[in-house]
Amino acid sequence: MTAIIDVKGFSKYYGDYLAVADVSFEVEEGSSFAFLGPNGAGKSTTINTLCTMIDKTAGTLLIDGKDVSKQPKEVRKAIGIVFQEPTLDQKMTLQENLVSHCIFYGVPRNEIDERIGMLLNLVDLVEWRNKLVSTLSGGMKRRVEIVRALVHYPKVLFLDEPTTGLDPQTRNRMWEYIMKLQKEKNITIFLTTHYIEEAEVCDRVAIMDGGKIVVNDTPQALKEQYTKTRAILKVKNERKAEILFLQREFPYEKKGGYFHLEVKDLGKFIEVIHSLKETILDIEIMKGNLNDVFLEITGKEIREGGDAK
Ligand SMILES: Nc1ncnc2c1ncn2[C@@H]1O[C@H](COP(=O)(O)OP(=O)(O)OP(=O)(O)O)[C@@H](O)[C@H]1O
Repeated sequence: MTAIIDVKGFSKYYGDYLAVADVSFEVEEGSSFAFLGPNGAGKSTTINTLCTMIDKTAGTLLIDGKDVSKQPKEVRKAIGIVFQEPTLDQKMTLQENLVSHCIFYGVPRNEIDERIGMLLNLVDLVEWRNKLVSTLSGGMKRRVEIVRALVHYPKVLFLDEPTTGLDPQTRNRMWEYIMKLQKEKNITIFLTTHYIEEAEVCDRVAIMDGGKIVVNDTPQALKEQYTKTRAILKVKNERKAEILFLQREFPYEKKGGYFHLEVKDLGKFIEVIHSLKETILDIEIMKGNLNDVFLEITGKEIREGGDAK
């Protein structure tokens, strides 16, 4: 793998307080990486250091082979950032906002218009090009922020809770745009989010807690390792089901007319279901999700639209 982000032995003290403790990780070029953690875990400290906004205490942080402490200008050219707080100038048009960003980043003048047009087209905003930013909806402004973060053709896009505060429909569309841009431009996505479904679709998920990265793996591997599959079922003949569960060693609980059980061995569970097929009234099998992984690891829940508490 080619590591576009390469962090080794990164630590950060604020005075005497160790906020990030000897953290190492890599992010593969062209992949999407979700960075999760409860409040105070050290996520912002890590992202702000990678984005050259604060300096490390120890370690080496490289983006596209460039050292964030020693080559901050080169690193800034290699990254795009979309933060939660909107930073577009409301009194300027989309075009004016984007052109001033291009000039700041040294995009060749003869390429500016074409790049802006192409990216606005990807996020369905071409016809808004010469409108004032203040006339756009919240979701549209966030799309313009993504265009702005990409118009200097960065290799890594940092998205810090990019969809917080947007309605579910707009969130889904935003995410479609981000994925499309990622594929077309082979951009690496580094995402923080409180929406578990956004982390689920990333190639890898790292969970930080207490200044350390506790796990870093694919969502599938994390779910396999840290969650349980559960089933609930309702049957006509409860006695028959109880006998079968005891015989086949399925510990169960009965709540509100439903049997609740853990499915450790799927093959064995399917056999049980098969034996009960005449009597089953209702059944649901639930796999653990990343929220369960997060809860298992940190003892806290990622709350939708809010901070993990
Ligand atoms: N400038 C600062 N001075 C002193 N302590 C700080 C400073 N910035 C952060 N901290 C502390 O460092 C720890 C890590 O903070 P950080 O903001 O990186 O966490 P986080 O995971 O981003 O949390 P959140 O989700 O709340 O933003 C916290 O205990 C925080 O109080």
